[in-house]
Amino acid sequence: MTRVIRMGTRGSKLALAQTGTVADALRATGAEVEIVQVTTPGDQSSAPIPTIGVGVFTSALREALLGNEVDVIVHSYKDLPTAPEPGITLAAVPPREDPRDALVARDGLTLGELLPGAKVGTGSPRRTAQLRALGLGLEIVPIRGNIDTRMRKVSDGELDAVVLARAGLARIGRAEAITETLDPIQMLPAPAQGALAVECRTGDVDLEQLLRSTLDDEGTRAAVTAERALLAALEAGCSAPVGALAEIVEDLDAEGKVVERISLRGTAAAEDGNGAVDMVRASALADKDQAAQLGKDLAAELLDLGAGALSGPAQ
Ligand SMILES: NCc1[nH]cc(CCC(=O)O)c1CC(=O)O
Repeated sequence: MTRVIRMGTRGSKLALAQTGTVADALRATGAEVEIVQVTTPGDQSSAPIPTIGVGVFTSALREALLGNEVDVIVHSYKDLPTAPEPGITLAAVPPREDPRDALVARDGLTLGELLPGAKVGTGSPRRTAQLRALGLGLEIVPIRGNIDTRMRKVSDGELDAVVLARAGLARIGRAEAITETLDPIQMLPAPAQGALAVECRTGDVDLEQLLRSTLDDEGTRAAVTAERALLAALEAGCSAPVGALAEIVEDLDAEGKVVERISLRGTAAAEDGNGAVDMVRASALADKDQAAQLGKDLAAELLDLGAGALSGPAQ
């Protein structure tokens, strides 16, 4: 008897696209896959994310998984709380999309071409803090809603620009609207941005094995492990102003042999002494099997630089 794999997903365009990619990869192995839509409180509320909590998009999906209504769920990895969920296993982390943030501005404008007072929409405290730190005099306007809703505020003329994840735009086929991809030196993405997390029930071993062998990418897993370890050590949720980007890079070992290592950059909000919010930044390099320790160490360095004081979800 062949088993039908039930995949639970939210109904948003992004969620359907992400689940669809994983479904296609599974079908290519000969598996039979069925898509089941699950509605989450996050889809029904238009309140700012920091007030409704980081797990708002993920907990209903996880309940459906634990309740045996579905067998596999796919999350935007950056939306997952850092604490592991009992009974649920992270079966696979597929190859990551471009993790960078992107500007979608009117008239093809780039960040540097926006004038002081220009209205830039974002609901993310991380993007807000980093935009402010650039000192461009931009007016940051809090917004929410799905990707299309946010982009419409630019085409309607209500905003001059919005900042969104490049990966989300690419997944729903709107990457052509991007007017500038932001350099991580100016704008570090959210930890795990652009990556997916594929979960199944703990103990569903055959399925876990199929998901891992079909989808998992070792380099992405190492990078995301470092970024999330940094986030966890700063005890901040996804809405807190913390940015991190890990990359697998080539380096030379003591004998001059080329080895792969992991490079991590991080940023977090700190108080500048006058009560204003500032961003502190740090970077470090480690062996690829030291990803979690690298994240912890870099978090400690950011804390030494004054990070943390303001990095609660209420920011
Ligand atoms: N918090 C919303 C969210 N969760 C995942 C993505 C995009 C895809 C990704 O970052 O992996 C987005 C939209 C955005 O930040 O622009």
